[in-house]
Amino acid sequence: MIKLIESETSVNSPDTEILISVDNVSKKFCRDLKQSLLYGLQDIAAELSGGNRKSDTLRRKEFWALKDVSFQLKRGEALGLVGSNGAGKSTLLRIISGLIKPDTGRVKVRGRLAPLIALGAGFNPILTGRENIYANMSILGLSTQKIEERFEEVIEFSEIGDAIDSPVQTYSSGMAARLGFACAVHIEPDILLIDEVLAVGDISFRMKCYQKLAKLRESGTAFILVSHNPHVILNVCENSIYLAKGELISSGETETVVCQYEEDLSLGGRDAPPGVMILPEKPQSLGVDIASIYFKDGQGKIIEAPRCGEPAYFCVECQVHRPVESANLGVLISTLSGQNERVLYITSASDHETLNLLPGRVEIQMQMPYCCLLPGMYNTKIYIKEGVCSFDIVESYRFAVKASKVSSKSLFYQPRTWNVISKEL
Ligand SMILES: Nc1ncnc2c1ncn2[C@@H]1O[C@H](COP(=O)(O)OP(=O)(O)OP(=O)(O)O)[C@@H](O)[C@H]1O
Repeated sequence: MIKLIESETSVNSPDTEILISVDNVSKKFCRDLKQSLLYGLQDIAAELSGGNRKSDTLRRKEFWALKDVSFQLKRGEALGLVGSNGAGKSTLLRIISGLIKPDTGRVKVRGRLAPLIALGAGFNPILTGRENIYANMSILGLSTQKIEERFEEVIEFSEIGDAIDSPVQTYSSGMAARLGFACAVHIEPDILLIDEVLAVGDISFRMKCYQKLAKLRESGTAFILVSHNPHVILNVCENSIYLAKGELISSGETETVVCQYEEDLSLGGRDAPPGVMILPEKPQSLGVDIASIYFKDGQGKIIEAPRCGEPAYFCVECQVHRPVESANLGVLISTLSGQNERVLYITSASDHETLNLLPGRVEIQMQMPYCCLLPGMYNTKIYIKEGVCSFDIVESYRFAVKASKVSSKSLFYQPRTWNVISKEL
């Protein structure tokens, strides 16, 4: 579970703030096991005979799991890693942690690294939790005295209770994850690699983990967090990278990167009709997940785009996992072209509406007697929360507003009716 990268892999950069530097890393795999073993033997033979193995070309049945990926991680930085299944996220973390070698490119790591990249990996299943804590922390170079000093804290943090003296093979996946996380954070690493392992804990434990991560960051720990849930990444990481089919599609501010990821996901949603955004199911729900977003016309029929000046319903379909008495839906609409100006910010709470959500599938409708937006393209950020507890966020629902008879070349649409009143003189 935890591995200390010694100083031979240290970054020789004058910028000591860079803890990880990944330069043009590529990794190929072979889907055929027999073929893969044969290639393995050929590569060993080539290395022993001093020959050059062709690392940069694909052989039969091979594919690139990672292709020319480069990025850096700085001290105290929280970097999100997003991408759909098979994008290469775990492969990248395994390369950084030294578990596998890249075929081309270089990875340099500076400082103590704690990879939390597989549930329970690194624990000896027949040893008790207590024995495993000692084993893991001493592999990381902590003296027996230091382990003893932190031992009670690790047990308390993991909330394992009496099970600490039972063999780890009797633990549930959630218990193993808790113990793994507790060990990793209590060695005070320079870098933490977290691959979805937080997905298995319950909500309160996850919150505790995020609080602990925030504290570690204050003291300089950097981490890379992999999650299929953009909401988690948005809350925790200011910068992110997005991988698709092994290639780095974008990197930078999390909001921008997540926008692109979500956009690609919704474009890839096979059954999504135009104007409808369907979100993938989340492996780690915080209670309410946004499932899809769309507009309906005044008759309740799903439409590709609302028309300026005509009635419409803005609909957010949610999967509700537990009853929520007063949910607050926020809708922030910006123009897509030009300056991305905010044109409308609506929340159900500011309208004094308490949305009562019962478990199951629900459709939250915001009824618009008239769509006041002018014809054009818009980007919408939608969130759902209760008080300060945030359930889900979608950064980039894009939609068009179509022109209609009532729209004009004005800055906004004014709903109106006309009358002529006869006056008696
Ligand atoms: N040892 C291996 N041998 C062959 N193929 C592999 C091996 N490890 C990973 N792959 C393949 O490499 C690709 C990238 O896998 P990886 O596990 O890195 O994806 P991921 O982004 O972590 O996916 P997920 O979100 O589902 O965990 C996938 O197509 C996977 O099947």
